[in-house]
Amino acid sequence: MKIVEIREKTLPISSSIRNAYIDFSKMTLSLVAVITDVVRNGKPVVGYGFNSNGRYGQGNLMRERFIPRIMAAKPDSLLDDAGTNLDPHKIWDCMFTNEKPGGHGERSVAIGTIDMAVWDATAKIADKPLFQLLAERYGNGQPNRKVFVYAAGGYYHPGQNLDALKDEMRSYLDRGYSVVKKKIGGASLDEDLRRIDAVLSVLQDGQKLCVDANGRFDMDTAIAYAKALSQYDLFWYEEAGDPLDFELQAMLRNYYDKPMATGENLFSMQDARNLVRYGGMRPDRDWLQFDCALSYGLVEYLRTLDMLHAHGWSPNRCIPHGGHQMSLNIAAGLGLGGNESYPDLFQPFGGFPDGVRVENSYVTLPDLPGIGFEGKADLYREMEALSR
Ligand SMILES: O=C([O-])CC(=O)C(=O)O
Ligand SMILES: [Mg+2]
Repeated sequence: MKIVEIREKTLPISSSIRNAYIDFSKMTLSLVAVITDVVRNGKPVVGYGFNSNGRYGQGNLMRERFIPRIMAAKPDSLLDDAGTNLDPHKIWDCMFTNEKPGGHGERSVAIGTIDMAVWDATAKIADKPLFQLLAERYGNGQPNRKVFVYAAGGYYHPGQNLDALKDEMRSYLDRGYSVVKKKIGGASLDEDLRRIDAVLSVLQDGQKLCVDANGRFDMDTAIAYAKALSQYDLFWYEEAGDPLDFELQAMLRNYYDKPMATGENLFSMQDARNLVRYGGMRPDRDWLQFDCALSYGLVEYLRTLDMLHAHGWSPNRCIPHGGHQMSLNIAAGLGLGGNESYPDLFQPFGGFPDGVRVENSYVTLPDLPGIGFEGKADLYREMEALSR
């Protein structure tokens, strides 16, 4: 068996929203199809992947370096020892040939996106949901198909007033979420506090709010927000300062003793390890948001989970960024604490298979081979169009 072709395409996921750092008016992503010569139900097995919002399409890197390396490799060198399935670890090593360490940049997004498609194909060839395969290979054998999800939104929309923000949040609660997220740092502290008060006014007992500064703040601003946010009982205070400013993150714990979250813009095990070593994050309350689709894929995420284990962190402190089904599978297979979800954004990417409902902020993953993209009709239409 072998990979016969890898296709990629850049697609728009643009919208008029902005966070504290960027707007999404020109946002794109890469969609990838890994086409194999394995036939199931009369059709070749195809694995699909895409990168999360925020880093744009990565077609050039894929076309110039990573796809040619895979296609030039001896097909048998990319298979497991039995020769009956792809080996995602060997394919990852092949993509990383002649790449120097460090300076991870966005090569990690290109590799992570192809890696997602490789895992989808691998699980389909094994004829299992990816969460099942992961639990058997790397977990305790028993997936937990019920996964915590929270609704990310609360962006700065042109012309959205506080009533419209409340309506947006109510609509997430009505759809079964009990944790919601809104942006901060794209307005003055006073205005952000008014926005927070507005959202809190629609939350009932047991429902909570996360706030996300998208790395906007310098030390003084991060501390001023920490002090002001301490009056609330927030689910978390996310990405206050620059993603690589571990000293800022470590300092903040002196001003904010409630949960904080960060890590979505750390793109390697080594960068994640630096956060854990130097960022003052607390394994008893803080959250880690590394997103495999942006950070060299699941092969690398497995290394990150091993690193976390060695540093006394449970996988259940990880709630990845990105809102895609890949992280849902990792959560169900390997015991992560949950996954992000964008109920109204970046569609048709992300989200859940059709018919999956959110109840008390949990979803239950259905029994679909691979990552489960075939269960989401609008997404699968885009995927099939690429592989046809
Ligand atoms: O607005 C973004 O770039 C996405 C983000 O930070 C998140 O989902 O946490
Ligand atoms: Mg974020």
